Amino acid sequence: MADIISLDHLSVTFQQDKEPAVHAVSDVTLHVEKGDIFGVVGYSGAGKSTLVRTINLLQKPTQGTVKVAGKVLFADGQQQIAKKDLQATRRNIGMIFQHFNLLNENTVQDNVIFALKHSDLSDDELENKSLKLLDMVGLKDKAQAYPVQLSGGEQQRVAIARALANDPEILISDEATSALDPRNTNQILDLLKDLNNKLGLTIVLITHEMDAVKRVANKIAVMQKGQIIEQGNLRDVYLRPKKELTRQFVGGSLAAMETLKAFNLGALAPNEQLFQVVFSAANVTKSVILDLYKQLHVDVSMLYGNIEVLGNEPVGTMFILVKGDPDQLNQVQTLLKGENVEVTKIDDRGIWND
Ligand SMILES: Nc1ncnc2c1ncn2[C@@H]1O[C@H](COP(=O)(O)OP(=O)(O)OP(=O)(O)O)[C@@H](O)[C@H]1O
Repeated sequence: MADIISLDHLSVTFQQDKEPAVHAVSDVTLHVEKGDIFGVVGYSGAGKSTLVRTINLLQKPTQGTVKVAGKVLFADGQQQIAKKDLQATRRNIGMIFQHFNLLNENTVQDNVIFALKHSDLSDDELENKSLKLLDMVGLKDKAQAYPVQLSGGEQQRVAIARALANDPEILISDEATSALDPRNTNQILDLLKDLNNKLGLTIVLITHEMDAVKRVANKIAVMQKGQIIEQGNLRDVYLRPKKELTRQFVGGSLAAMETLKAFNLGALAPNEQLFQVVFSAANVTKSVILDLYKQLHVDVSMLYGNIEVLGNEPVGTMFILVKGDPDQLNQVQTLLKGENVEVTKIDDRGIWND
């Protein structure tokens, strides 16, 4: 798939007189493909909001290139498109926020219509379009209610309907579930996933909650001190985090790490080898351990096993200790790879080395 958002070598520095410069974003390169749900995670102050605000030039970069839907918006230190074109591009990028930002004195329906005020739709068309959008987020029957009469989750649904009013290709969600309880959080995330499927909507999801990313994203970038320290497919980064901060976010794998720490790698005998085995629990139904035993006649003990749901896919992770002669150990990876299982040798250089 082609990139719909390309940020290349992007930096944002805030300089207020006499204060030291704040390098909110430093040399970040991030490419989002059409149809991605791209999670950007990091602690508060990491630079996530500043980074995504450059996508529609709400924040002008200090350096770097911003390209959205085939148009270069910013390069060589300056804006590259006319003001009018920038407005059109901004309409192609919906945004939702933690605090919904609804107009409390307007009805739900008028909040949605507000986003269409520049359009040349007739009153009837505005009425129909706004109801269609509210229907899409499951709130058609609340069209005449006021935001204060709605729950947090419902208010965020209105904000989503409003963000989609101009039929954008991209939706930026900046901590949109951070103020919601777990049930509402999951419902909003599922709605975003649904919109991604049905409309092909590309979503950039900024959050400090790894669970949100795990539930819906296919790609992830981890930010720390203005930099992206790790990025890639969710499954790869989640299951084999390379940086310490990523490991902290990937809480699910921490149990595995702790288990392995307790196991003294230095004490492995010459005829022993540790492997990390990762597989789609939906596709791989036979026992990997039994198969190794039957086909290679090696001894296999499982040190850790777990199944996580990533996106919609149940993904199994195991750490297995295999005992055999060098020839047998060499065949373990070949055999498992042939069975659609990803296998990584773990040696005394470290658990997470590929
Ligand atoms: N307009 C500004 N002027 C000066 N400094 C700023 C400005 N906006 C952001 N910063 C600083 O840039 C850094 C990154 O902030 P940013 O809001 O992008 O982080 P974040 O990861 O989104 O955190 P949070 O989730 O708390 O919003 C912080 O140190 C922040 O104080």
